[in-house]
Amino acid sequence: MESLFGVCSNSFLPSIQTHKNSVFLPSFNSPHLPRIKSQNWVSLKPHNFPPFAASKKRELKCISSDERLGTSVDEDDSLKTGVRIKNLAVFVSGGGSNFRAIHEAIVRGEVHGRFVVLVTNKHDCGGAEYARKNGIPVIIYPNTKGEPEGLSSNNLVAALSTYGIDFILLAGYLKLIPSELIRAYPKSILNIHPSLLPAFGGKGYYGQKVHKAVIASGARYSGPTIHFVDENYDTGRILAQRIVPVIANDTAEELAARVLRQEHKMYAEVAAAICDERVIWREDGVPLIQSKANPEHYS
Ligand SMILES: Nc1nc2c(c(=O)[nH]1)N[C@@H](CN(C=O)c1ccc(C(=O)N[C@@H](CCC(=O)O)C(=O)O)cc1)CN2
Ligand SMILES: NCC(=O)N[C@@H]1O[C@H](COP(=O)([O-])[O-])[C@@H](O)[C@H]1O
Repeated sequence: MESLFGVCSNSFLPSIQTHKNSVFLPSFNSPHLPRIKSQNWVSLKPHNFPPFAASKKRELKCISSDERLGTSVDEDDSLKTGVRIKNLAVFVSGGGSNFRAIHEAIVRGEVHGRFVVLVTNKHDCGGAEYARKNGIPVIIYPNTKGEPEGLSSNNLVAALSTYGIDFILLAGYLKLIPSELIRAYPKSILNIHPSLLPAFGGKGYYGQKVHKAVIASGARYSGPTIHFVDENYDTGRILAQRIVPVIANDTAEELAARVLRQEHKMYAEVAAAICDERVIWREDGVPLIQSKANPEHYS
């Protein structure tokens, strides 16, 4: 049977003739295809339709990779589990490796979300370039001499309100998130920090500076922390941490690389949990993650 493959994604792909009669189509520019705003690969198969040669107008059934993986996404983006695919915003300042790791987990079908917008204070950073290549809109914040196109805090909140965002993920973003945005997205903004908070956090602690301080302290362990964002740097409720050993003669670069590998894994798992609505708040205000494998377990 002839089969068509396309990407229902924020990425805009040109039509590509692949092997016999298989064609990649831009999912939402083609007149024949329903618009599905998913970031999953889609297998578009002729669904009991006449052979292509016999019909000019071809209607196709759009089957997401989730369906191939045993879950299905229907028109309103709800999974078989009844949980809606979540709209994610990401904030970056540099290479965006955490952003890429989560995006790759989305494409693999492990995270039931989609990135709808990226915000950065550096219009030409690696994270912004990756977003543009994947058809994800880029917003500059804040407005500075170096970034005259940047938005003010109020205009940022207004701009983001048009994307139907469920969660905001900070991933190597180095500017203070304004209180206007925190009020607009309560318990919905997460940040990843490369040390075991509250140790080695706060103003002045970012990037390699964190790992240099850890090594200078003689600490035997470090590791990433994911926390909810409040008005101050790194003081929000901690959601997840991982332990990473500090080796006797570690350089800051070696420790940074070891921690970063765990960041990528942990942030993808936390993103999956928030999109699956598996984060709950204990009565004393502590957020917990419900295990996907064993729903009776929380961590
Ligand atoms: N309201 C909040 N905003 C941000 C938080 C937060 O917890 N609450 N987290 C940071 C990320 N971060 C640590 O995880 C962090 C980033 C930057 C700094 C810092 O000292 N920045 C310098 C400026 C650096 C630069 O412009 O290159 C500074 O403010 O002087 C500390 C911690 C993201 N935003
Ligand atoms: N205090 C904030 C901070 O230091 N964040 C750190 O910046 C790096 C960004 O990497 P990435 O841009 O490749 O994701 C990551 O290690 C992240 O934990």
